[in-house]
Amino acid sequence: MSLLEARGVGRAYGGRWVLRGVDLTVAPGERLALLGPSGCGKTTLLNLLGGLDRPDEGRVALAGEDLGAAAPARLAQLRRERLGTVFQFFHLIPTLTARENVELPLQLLGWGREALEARAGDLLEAVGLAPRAEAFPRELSGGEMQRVAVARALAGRPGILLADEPTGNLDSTAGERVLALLAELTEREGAALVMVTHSEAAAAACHRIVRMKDGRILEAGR
Ligand SMILES: Nc1ncnc2c1ncn2[C@@H]1O[C@H](COP(=O)(O)OP(=O)(O)OP(=O)(O)O)[C@@H](O)[C@H]1O
Repeated sequence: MSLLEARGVGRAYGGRWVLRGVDLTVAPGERLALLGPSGCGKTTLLNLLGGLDRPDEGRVALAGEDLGAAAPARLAQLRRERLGTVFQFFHLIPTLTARENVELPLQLLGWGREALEARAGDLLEAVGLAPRAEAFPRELSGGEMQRVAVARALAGRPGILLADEPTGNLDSTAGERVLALLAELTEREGAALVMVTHSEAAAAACHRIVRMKDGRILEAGR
């Protein structure tokens, strides 16, 4: 069974199709880059894949379950258990420390205190931020905030990580470090990665590049 699958997916805004006839399958552990000009529908597709939005035609299935048909509570549960997300602007919770940001999804999943602390500690170590665990987001650089976001996204052992321009707001050195971590940690954790990007360097860190134009997939090369 594929991990995540889009079949004939379309989305329209105000009567205009911004995505049409999209077929895409993500295999376990696969790293996939979504590339294409501004406005071609990459974020729209990523939001559909992540169940943040529902398609107007076609279907998106996560671990075999139709996201468009899932009730809101079931959808929230599926997202919590199976998906991690990384955004361009980090979206950390400003009133929580780095450690607490990483622990939060585990609390929502009902992990016990000891397991949760061990897991968060391990991930902060893996992203090189163990010494900054008690810092608040405002005390961290953009690259550091994004590394916290990567640790948080992987905390609950999701099968798949969805990342929307994760290096788009970082300088090239910080961006390269985040990319390397995304590749290394998804590999270590056995998670797949779907990454929207404008960067060919980011795409090169992936197994597969999917190029989009005008709401359609042009090619899905290896
Ligand atoms: N909520 C919305 N309401 C109306 N139109 C929208 C909405 N979201 C996206 N669009 C339109 O859909 C099209 C695709 O947008 P999308 O953000 O998916 O593109 P993108 O490829 O991610 O672009 P970028 O690389 O600039 O982030 C664009 O024409 C955009 O203006």
